Amino acid sequence: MLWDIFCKVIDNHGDIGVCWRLAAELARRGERARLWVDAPAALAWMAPQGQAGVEVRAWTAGSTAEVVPGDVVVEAFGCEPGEAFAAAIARRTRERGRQPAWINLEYLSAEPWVERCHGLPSPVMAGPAKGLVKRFFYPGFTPRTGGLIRERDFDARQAAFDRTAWLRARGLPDAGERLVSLFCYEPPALPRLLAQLAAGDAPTRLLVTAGRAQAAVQAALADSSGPAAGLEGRLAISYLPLLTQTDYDHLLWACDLNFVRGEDSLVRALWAGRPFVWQIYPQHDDAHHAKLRAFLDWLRAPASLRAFHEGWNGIAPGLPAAEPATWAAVAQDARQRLRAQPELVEQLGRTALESQ
Ligand SMILES: Cc1cn([C@H]2C[C@H](O)[C@@H](COP(=O)(O)OP(=O)(O)O[C@H]3O[C@@H](C)[C@H](O)[C@@H](O)[C@H]3O)O2)c(=O)[nH]c1=O
Repeated sequence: MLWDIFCKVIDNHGDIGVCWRLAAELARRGERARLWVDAPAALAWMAPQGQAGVEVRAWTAGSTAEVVPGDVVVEAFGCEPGEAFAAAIARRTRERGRQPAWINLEYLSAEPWVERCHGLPSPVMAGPAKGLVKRFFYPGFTPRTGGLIRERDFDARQAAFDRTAWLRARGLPDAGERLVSLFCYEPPALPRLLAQLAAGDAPTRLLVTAGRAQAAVQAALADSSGPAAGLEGRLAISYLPLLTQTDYDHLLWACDLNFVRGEDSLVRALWAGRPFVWQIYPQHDDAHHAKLRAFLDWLRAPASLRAFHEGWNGIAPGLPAAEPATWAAVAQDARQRLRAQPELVEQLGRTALESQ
């Protein structure tokens, strides 16, 4: 089938990250995908290798004119493909006597309403495609949701991963230090985390991802009145370049504790099966508090992990001690439960076939 996937980059890297991952995996499974994206720049570092079967198209005003829609249209995170493309969908429907599958791929949440909304039809009420039907597709953590993307070659890749060789190739020391990866926004508790790592008895190296995480760490270290003042030099820190998506997985597999954020890196941390801490994407109305609680409930997070998340996400003051040894079993249990459920690409494919 030919898939048209529409992606509007709001901010950060999650929108394009999820859409690329989906398009690339569809193509590896024999599908063809056109990825329409308004700001494709991040793909240059995220996926420089490209993927046979995926055509990246700049999504600008007028760029979809004259295009015949494919068999499946995916609007990621509610971005609408626009009037011209909607008219083309309606035209194709008239010509072929059935509409293409039209799917709204939503954001990830563990909240209970997701199970109720997953798969619901959404009739188009106005515009050139009036009368056609879209379908809501919700990723999620339970069997009654759309699941999470996991590539078919994931296990083979993880089994073949050579940590020592990877660290060496990246120019990172492999000196028996505890490795902690950091991908975050600007968590208020970051200076406390740095102080905690510096005070711990196990030698620890912090592997800081490029961009906002790096800027936040440098700001915390430079703040002469904060808890991380004077720690420069006492903390082993490596600042990483922007990694490809594939290499970001390697980072998660190499570390003993992973700090992740947003949506896609959380999923990757879950598949990695290592202890992790999540900084949820903050929303103005604090809607993310309930979202975080729902996730921690699903995760069966013990009190120490809940308290740490509350501190890390600025919901409670302070930051309790990290307990990765306690959290390892939680991460492994979560991965096992998820692996017993159908993953997202398979389910999306089924929904696409059923909705045409
Ligand atoms: C640090 C790093 C990340 N990545 C990838 C992994 C992911 O695909 C992507 C990061 O996406 P996320 O983990 O989702 O975090 P994010 O904060 O960048 O994206 C967020 O964007 C907001 C607009 C959404 O509302 C959020 O839900 C979330 O998706 O970047 C690399 O490829 N290389 C890197 O070096």
